[in-house]
Amino acid sequence: MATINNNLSEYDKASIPNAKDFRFGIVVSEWNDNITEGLYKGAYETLVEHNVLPENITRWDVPGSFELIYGCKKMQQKNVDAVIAIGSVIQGETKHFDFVCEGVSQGIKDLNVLHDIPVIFCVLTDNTEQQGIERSGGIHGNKGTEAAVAAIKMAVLNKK
Ligand SMILES: Nc1c(NC[C@H](O)[C@H](O)[C@H](O)CO)[nH]c(=O)[nH]c1=O
Ligand SMILES: CC(=O)[C@@H](O)COP(=O)(O)O
Repeated sequence: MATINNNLSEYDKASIPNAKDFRFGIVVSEWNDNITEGLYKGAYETLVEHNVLPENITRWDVPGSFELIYGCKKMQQKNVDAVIAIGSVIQGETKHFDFVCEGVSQGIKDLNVLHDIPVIFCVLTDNTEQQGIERSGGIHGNKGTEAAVAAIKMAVLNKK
């Protein structure tokens, strides 16, 4: 279902496990920070809403979405139960968008395969800045909220 028909911030809060004992790493790209900061806010607030202690949330910043791969790989080595990769890639004039998006998605997939700490893909890949604004706390909700919920669920699964 497309985001326009499925608000990213709407979910059954009662269905989410208590996350007070979990530790999370969040790696944030500095490109398009008007969007990535909104995604981070949504993710951070959602983790705290589900009882994650602020001191158990570690944030690192990287220059761009392509560097999320290396940053998340290093974060996986820290004492965390899940990692959230936050980025915003916006189509420009060239094919660079295609290579950044493909590289980041494949790289984060590889991290989930190669290491035993889940990495959540919270990277917007938008045609326009407005689409990113609408999905980082705008009319379509916040993909950061969605990512935090996924991170909690995957941290629980990793304990089974
Ligand atoms: N155009 C965008 C970029 N480009 C930069 C790359 O992510 C990378 O930092 C650079 O190629 C050096 O390795 N990054 C974004 O996150 N969003 C963009 O729209
Ligand atoms: C995703 C990008 O790297 C892109 O925004 C850069 O813009 P351009 O393709 O016009 O160089």
